[in-house]
Amino acid sequence: MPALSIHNLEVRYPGLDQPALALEAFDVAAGQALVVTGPSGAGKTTFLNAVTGLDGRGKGVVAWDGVNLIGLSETARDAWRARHVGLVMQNFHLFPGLSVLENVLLPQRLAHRRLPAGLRADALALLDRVGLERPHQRAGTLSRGQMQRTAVARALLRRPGIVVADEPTASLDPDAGKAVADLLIDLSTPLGATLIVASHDPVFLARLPRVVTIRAGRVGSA
Ligand SMILES: Nc1ncnc2c1ncn2[C@@H]1O[C@H](COP(=O)(O)OP(=O)(O)OP(=O)(O)O)[C@@H](O)[C@H]1O
Repeated sequence: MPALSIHNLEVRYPGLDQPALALEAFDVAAGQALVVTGPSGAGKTTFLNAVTGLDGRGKGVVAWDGVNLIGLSETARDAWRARHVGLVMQNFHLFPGLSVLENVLLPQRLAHRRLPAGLRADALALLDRVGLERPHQRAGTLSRGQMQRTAVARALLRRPGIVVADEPTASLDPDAGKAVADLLIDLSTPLGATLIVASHDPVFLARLPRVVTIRAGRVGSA
């Protein structure tokens, strides 16, 4: 599983005097699970965007097993992310007109001309595991908790080495949020994945072994 090593990272946005993120040295061991927390505007999303290569604008080193995302083109970052990262976002990013199963398979349909053998069966098994009993239901008709379960299944289908989630339970009611948080941890752990979650959710804060607090773009341990 990939380990993360950040050195002298600075991310600036136009119009801000101070960097939105400034990290001299920050490491995540292979297979470690951590929650990133901190006040609104502190830089949590900026951090996740840097470590997933969604945003390559920073200066410095954001290296996963020696691959510095900052030095890569957007196309190369996209390809690296598709291979290594399972992403879960606050607002699900599902296609409402597609079925649950098709949403889970869509990234693989886009990445391969033919769906790799066994993937459909894997997706169905994963949907069963996350408690979605109607794989052919249109995603637009799901409850919000079910939508996020679908997104979790989509993120984990290819057994990524890195799982990153940005406020995955923030738009869910407490019961649905707890179920999603538990699922994300319970399904990532057996993969041995390096897990990074930005959240204030007490489930993540209680269950993940490392808590990192970002304040005004700087990191400390809570
Ligand atoms: N594209 C951008 N252009 C200009 N400023 C930005 C941009 N994106 C983020 N910022 C600013 O950078 C700072 C950090 O933003 P970021 O979204 O990383 O915070 P956050 O901790 O994720 O906040 P929240 O918890 O509210 O989502 C904020 O001051 C924000 O206004």
